[in-house]
Amino acid sequence: MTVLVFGHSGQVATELRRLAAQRTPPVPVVALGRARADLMEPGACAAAIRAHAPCAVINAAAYTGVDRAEAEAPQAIRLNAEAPAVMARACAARDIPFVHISTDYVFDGAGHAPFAPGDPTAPLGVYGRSKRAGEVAVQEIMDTARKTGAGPGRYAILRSSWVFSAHGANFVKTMLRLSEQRDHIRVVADQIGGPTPARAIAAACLDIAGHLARDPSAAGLYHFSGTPEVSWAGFARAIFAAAGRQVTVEDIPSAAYPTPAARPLNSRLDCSRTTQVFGLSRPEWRRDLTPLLAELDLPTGALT
Ligand SMILES: NC(=O)C1=CN([C@@H]2O[C@H](COP(=O)(O)OP(=O)(O)OC[C@H]3O[C@@H](n4cnc5c(N)ncnc54)[C@H](OP(=O)(O)O)[C@@H]3O)[C@@H](O)[C@H]2O)C=CC1
Ligand SMILES: Cc1cn([C@H]2C[C@H](O)[C@@H](COP(=O)(O)OP(=O)(O)O[C@H]3O[C@@H](C)C(=O)[C@@H](O)[C@H]3O)O2)c(=O)[nH]c1=O
Ligand SMILES: [Mg+2]
Repeated sequence: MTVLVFGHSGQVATELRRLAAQRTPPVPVVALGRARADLMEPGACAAAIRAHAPCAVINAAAYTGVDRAEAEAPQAIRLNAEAPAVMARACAARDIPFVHISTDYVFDGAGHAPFAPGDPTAPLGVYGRSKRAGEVAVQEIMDTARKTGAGPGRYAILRSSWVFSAHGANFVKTMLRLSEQRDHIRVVADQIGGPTPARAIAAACLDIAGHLARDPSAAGLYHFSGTPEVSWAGFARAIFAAAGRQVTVEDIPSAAYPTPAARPLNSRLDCSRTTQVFGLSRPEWRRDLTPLLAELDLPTGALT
């Protein structure tokens, strides 16, 4: 039976398609980009779930423009909150496992301790608020299904952070592009988080969907981010080292890099529950840099 993925050309959706094809036996996947299911019309999601009758649904589609969202709140809310709610309702009614991806940006980033899934949220911007609204909607719908006996409410919300891959827009590709134009780049050093390969998120989503199909008691909110934690500046240095680029990275505070949306200073996620329940260990992001450069057809440096 088919796994239905919302999103087609995004970072995680692309890796889901690739990974599913590589599994033995291959996992049949239908991935719907916006041309085939426009999340701005959430009804399209329900129609797609009805039409494909999948064995699992993975939502890898979202409004991910953090700064742009500040000026486009209605669109961000439609994509990140209303569409996932419609998906959750359709899945709950048919007892289809539903995996939804969320973000570290639901937190305000106070303190230095890793955030656990149950910690209070306090998003700093529209993107984070819209993603949090999506989490709340999915949880309420699934909890109601369970309480009313309508179904077991098989769902997982997987919060990740700082996603990168060879596809789509991400910090790694931005840094590589900038290094073609400059030999000195200023990067914030006071925001700390776990860069996460999209490939690892895709693998986690497939594993979690399978687990939920067997065991609905695993339903809930989970964290999954790469290790070790690093600042954006430290991440930039690692990218340039892997690519053998002679670029100096200057550490700057967030205040020296003003953006429409504020970012959390502390994006550390406590992923221990994900390891306990699903046996998934945190991906070591450094390992993915060299294969990513190869995928982009770029030379690699001597340091990797
Ligand atoms: N990027 C990051 O750093 C992080 C991302 N996340 C979360 O991970 C998930 C995946 O993110 P990522 O892979 O980076 O996303 P991308 O920004 O790479 O891709 C966005 C995806 O959303 C789809 N999409 C956008 N608008 C619409 C629309 N109107 N209708 C239907 N589909 C639409 C795109 O469709 P199409 O295929 O047609 O282009 C694409 O597949 C999201 O939930 C995101 O919030 C969490 C933490 C960090
Ligand atoms: C390009 C650039 C960025 N920065 C800073 C800005 C910002 O604080 C940080 C990262 O910039 P980006 O715009 O790539 O990152 P951003 O879009 O905020 O990335 C976020 O995307 C969403 C979707 C998520 O869910 C988050 O987990 C996170 O990955 O680096 C610099 O300091 N110097 C630079 O030259
Ligand atoms: Mg961005």
